Amino acid sequence: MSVQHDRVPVEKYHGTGNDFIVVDAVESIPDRPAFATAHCDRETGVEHDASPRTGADGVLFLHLEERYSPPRVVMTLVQPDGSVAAMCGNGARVAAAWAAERTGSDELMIDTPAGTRHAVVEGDEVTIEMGEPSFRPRDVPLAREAERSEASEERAGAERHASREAELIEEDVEGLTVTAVNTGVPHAVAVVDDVDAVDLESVAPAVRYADVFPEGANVTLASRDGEDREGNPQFRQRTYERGVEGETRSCGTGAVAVAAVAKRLGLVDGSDSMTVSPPGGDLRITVPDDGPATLAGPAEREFAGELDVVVRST
Ligand SMILES: N[C@H](CCC[C@H](N)C(=O)O)C(=O)O
Repeated sequence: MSVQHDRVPVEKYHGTGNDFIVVDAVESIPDRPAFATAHCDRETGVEHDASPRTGADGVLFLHLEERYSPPRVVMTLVQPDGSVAAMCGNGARVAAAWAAERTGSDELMIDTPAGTRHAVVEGDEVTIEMGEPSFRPRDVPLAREAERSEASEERAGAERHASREAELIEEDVEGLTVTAVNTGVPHAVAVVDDVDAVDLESVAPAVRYADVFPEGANVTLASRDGEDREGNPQFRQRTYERGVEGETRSCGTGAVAVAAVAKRLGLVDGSDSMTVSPPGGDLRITVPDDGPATLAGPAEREFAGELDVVVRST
C-alpha cells in the first residue's frame, strides 16, 4: 500500500469556542472523513501558537459561489467521527465570516443540507437565520414506541424510521427528562437547576444513542440564569455533540434548541429573544412565532496554515 502526502491550505476559526478547520472545497481531499478524524483529534490533531486548543470540533468544506448576489457558500461539515452533519449553527456563522472576508459582502447565503440560511456579518458578529425549530416526530426524527412483542419487533425491523404519534415533551429517556426538537439537527434538551451539577459525559451517551432517536441526538442541558442586560431571559447551556461524541464549548443549534424548548415549556412568559451561554461565550437567539429562529454571536479566525492530505491507495 502506498501513501501519498500532499499539503492543503487551511484556516482555523471558532464561534464561541466551537472550533473548526476550514478548507476551500476546491482543494482535492479524496478521503474527507479520514482527514477530519486525523486533524480534529484533541491529542494529535492540528495545532498552532495562535490557537488555544489542539484539534477541532469538525472540518468545514466551503465552496464559494461569488456569481450570486448576495454571494453563496455551500457548507459541508465533516465531524471528528467522519459523519456529515445536516446543519451547524456556529459552523454556518464561521462560513459567513470566511466568505465575507473573501468577497467583501456583509450579506451571505449559506447552503446546507438542512436548507439555505441567510447570514449578516457585522465585524466579528454574525447573525444567521436558523429555520423554524420543529417538535414534530417526523422532523426530529423520533422512532415508534418500542414494540411490546418480539414478533412485532421483528416485523418492524431495526432500521425502520417510523414516525411516532406523540411529540417528545419532558419525557424520561435513559434517565434524563428531555424534550426533543430539530433545529437543523436533532437535540434532546434537559432543563435542569444547574448545568454544572450534571456529569454530562456519563449521562449523555445513553440518550445520544437511545432507540427513540433513530438518527441519534445531540444532548443539551439548560438552566435559567436570570436576565441579560436587555432584560431578556438568560440560560446557561452545555451540549454533548453527536459526531464529536463529547462535550463542545459551544453548540449553535443547541442554543436555538434551548430557546425553543424554554418557550414551548412556558419558561419565558412569551419572550421571543434570549441569551444562551455555553461555556465558550454568549449567543443571542430569537424564536419568533411566525418566522425563522435567528442565532447571533462572534465568529473569529485563529490562524492560516497547511495540513497533510493523507491519500491512501488500496
Ligand atoms: N454535532 C451536530 C452538528 C454540529 C452542531 C453544532 N456544532 C452547532 O453549532 O450547531 C450533529 O451532528 O447534529
